Amino acid sequence: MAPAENLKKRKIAVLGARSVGKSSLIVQFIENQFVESYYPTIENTFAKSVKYRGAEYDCEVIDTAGQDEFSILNSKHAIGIHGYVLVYSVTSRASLDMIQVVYDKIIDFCGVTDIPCVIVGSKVDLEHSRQVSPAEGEKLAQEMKAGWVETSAKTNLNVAKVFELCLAEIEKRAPRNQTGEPQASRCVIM
Ligand SMILES: Nc1nc2c(ncn2[C@@H]2O[C@H](COP(=O)(O)OP(=O)(O)OP(=O)(O)O)[C@@H](O)[C@H]2O)c(=O)[nH]1
Repeated sequence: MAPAENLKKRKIAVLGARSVGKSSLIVQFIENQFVESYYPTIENTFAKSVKYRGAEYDCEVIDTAGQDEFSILNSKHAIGIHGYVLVYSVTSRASLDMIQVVYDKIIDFCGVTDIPCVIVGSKVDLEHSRQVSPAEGEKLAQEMKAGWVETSAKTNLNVAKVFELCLAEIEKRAPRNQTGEPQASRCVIM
């Protein structure tokens, strides 16, 4: 049995196509600021304590490099991860398509049928450049049995909600996660 304090540690990986606003979403959540300039991410880890349903969760948020159809899923982004935030930009249809690609790679890697996951449509402040309707984003999330929300890191719209929804998706599957260990990191001896 894992020590009680480990039960509230949650590792969340944020994935999606390049430049969709993954880092901006995380930096707004952790540091309450928005940076207009673009610096491609290699990898970054952030920590924040989040209160959800009266309990304090120690969240480790992993910011990843943008993915494309050819990138190989880094095992660090599958093993030991409790929940996923998959980000597309509402201004890019191609980035929505990338969600399915990344999702399938995680499912394949972990050998599971579904994962605790939130699909995020970012950059809603750029309404004039919208290419993906809310209904399309929500439909994809339903197919994946995932949470869904549209955000703006620029105006701080729904940013905290992303991580609350992710904790909700993780806790929904609580029987699997009661030991504090996500499914893909367990070893079963037959
Ligand atoms: N208008 C607007 N711009 C945004 C928003 N979020 C991010 N951006 C801009 O989009 C660009 C890319 O943002 P990043 O957060 O670096 O994107 P990323 O997904 O982390 O990029 P990679 O590290 O390459 O994968 C930056 O110029 C941001 O300022 C948003 O909510 N609204």
